[in-house]
Amino acid sequence: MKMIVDAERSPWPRIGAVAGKFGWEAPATKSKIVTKSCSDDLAMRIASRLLFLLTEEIPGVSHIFVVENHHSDVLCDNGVIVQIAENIPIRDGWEVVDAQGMFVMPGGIDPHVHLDMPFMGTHSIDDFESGTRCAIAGGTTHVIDFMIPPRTGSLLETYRQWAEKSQGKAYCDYGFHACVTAWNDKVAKELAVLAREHGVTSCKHFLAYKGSLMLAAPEVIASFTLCKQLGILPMVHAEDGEMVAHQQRVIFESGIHGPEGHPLSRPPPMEALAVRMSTSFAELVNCPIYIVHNSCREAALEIRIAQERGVRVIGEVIVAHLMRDRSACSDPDWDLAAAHVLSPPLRAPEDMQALWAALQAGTLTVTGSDHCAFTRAQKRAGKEDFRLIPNGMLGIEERMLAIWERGVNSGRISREEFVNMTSTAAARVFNLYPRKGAVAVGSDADLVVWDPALERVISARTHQSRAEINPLEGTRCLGAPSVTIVGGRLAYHHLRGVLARPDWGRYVPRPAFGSAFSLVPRRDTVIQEERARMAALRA
Ligand SMILES: NC(=O)NCCC(=O)O
Ligand SMILES: [Zn+2]
Ligand SMILES: [Zn+2]
Repeated sequence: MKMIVDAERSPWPRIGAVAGKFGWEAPATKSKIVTKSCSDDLAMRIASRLLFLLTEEIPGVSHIFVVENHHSDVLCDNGVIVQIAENIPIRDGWEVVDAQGMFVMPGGIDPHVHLDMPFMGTHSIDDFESGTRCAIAGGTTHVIDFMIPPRTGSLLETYRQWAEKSQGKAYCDYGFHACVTAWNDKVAKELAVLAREHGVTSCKHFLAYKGSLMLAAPEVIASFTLCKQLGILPMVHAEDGEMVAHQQRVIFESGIHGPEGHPLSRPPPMEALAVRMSTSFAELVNCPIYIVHNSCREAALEIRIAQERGVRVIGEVIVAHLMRDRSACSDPDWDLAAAHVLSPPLRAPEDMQALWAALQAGTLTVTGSDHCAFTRAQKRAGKEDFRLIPNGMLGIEERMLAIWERGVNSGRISREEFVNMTSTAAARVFNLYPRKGAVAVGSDADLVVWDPALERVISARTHQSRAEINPLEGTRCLGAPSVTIVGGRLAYHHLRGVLARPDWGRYVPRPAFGSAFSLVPRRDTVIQEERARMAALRA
């Protein structure tokens, strides 16, 4: 079936990662000159190396080119974009989506979700089915979920479980991050198999959650070292677990037992310290690093400092920390307060401002949801003790709506930056680009037709999540997905609801050595040369 997204008469520019199109074409032409006498095989490799250089992510620099007033049709066939041109003649049997007055963008990529995740004695309530329904209703067409093994468990067994949980149950494409929750030879071997055979090329390390997921410093360094060899992007949940455990006791023993104790027990310095530690490990090993869910000014500052030292730090921010402050944890309604318990916790209003500023400045470049929803009953496990409230807040469906409303409509970020921070940046960082994150010929036909005039009010009455409470209840968003297209098929329509089936989503393996690794070999050489110089001085 062919689908055409028709923006022919649109007064709006077609925005999106048009850079993807130029990115392919420019280096390919150049590389042909460079490699005239080489075999085709070598020419291909050089072409892709040049592409790397041209599309490299540099914090603070936007790579999105906008073709202003460009009115184009986008023709999708067999799940991919096959033509972008003006006035493509429409043939019988083609399905036409009228995008007049709207923006055609690459579907959102949410690189941080927890679906059916075993955690704190229970499982998060949204699984691949309801979680990816949330995704497409919110304009997101790709999610990356964290496979969390038990401390003594096998990474490969966990992969098999995740494959079973997701296969035939996802409304949009998806991938997995590994998680290292213990360090030994078996874990190291399995990490290599995950990367080489299953395309799992990113891996999270927890500095928090003492007694369950937390790793010690030498384990983190050992894992980073292997990740570097394998081209796996190391990720970190940066909170100092020892300090958190201490402060939780202090707050609980002071008589504070409710959800308001949660933010009090994990203040910003604990996060900043862990960010400093993680970026220092990355500098030591000379590998890139991705810090998930940065929640406060101090964490963003630490990232900036490391970036200025030359460490390739990619900073993520999640919708909860951009939209809500810690006062929500003191709500007199216990259930509502508990729905806002996540880690790192909600912060002061000034921290929210600082996170927006860090996004504007390019210190933080990727947005996720950290979707990890629980029911009222699940959260009530911590009724007498905030330390037992399952940590997590929803956000897959709300992420793009909220960022458009508070970011674009408020004048904080441009529409092009919106596309970058909700889709293209994640595609680049997690080596999905330009298959994902781009409106370009050859890219997957995962698109969102965004209507800037469509109003949506976030509510638990209408959301796709199984959670009974939506912490963003009542938020009015001007600008919403009119249509979401998954693999060239109409997956969601704002009036008709979810139209996709739960077997449309496919697992997408990701190659190792994404663009974040581009500087690693050269820097290794520079480090070696510096060491040799120092040694020579002594000799
Ligand atoms: N963020 C959170 O509170 N729950 C999900 C697990 C994690 O990302 O730390
Ligand atoms: Zn985390
Ligand atoms: Zn998370």
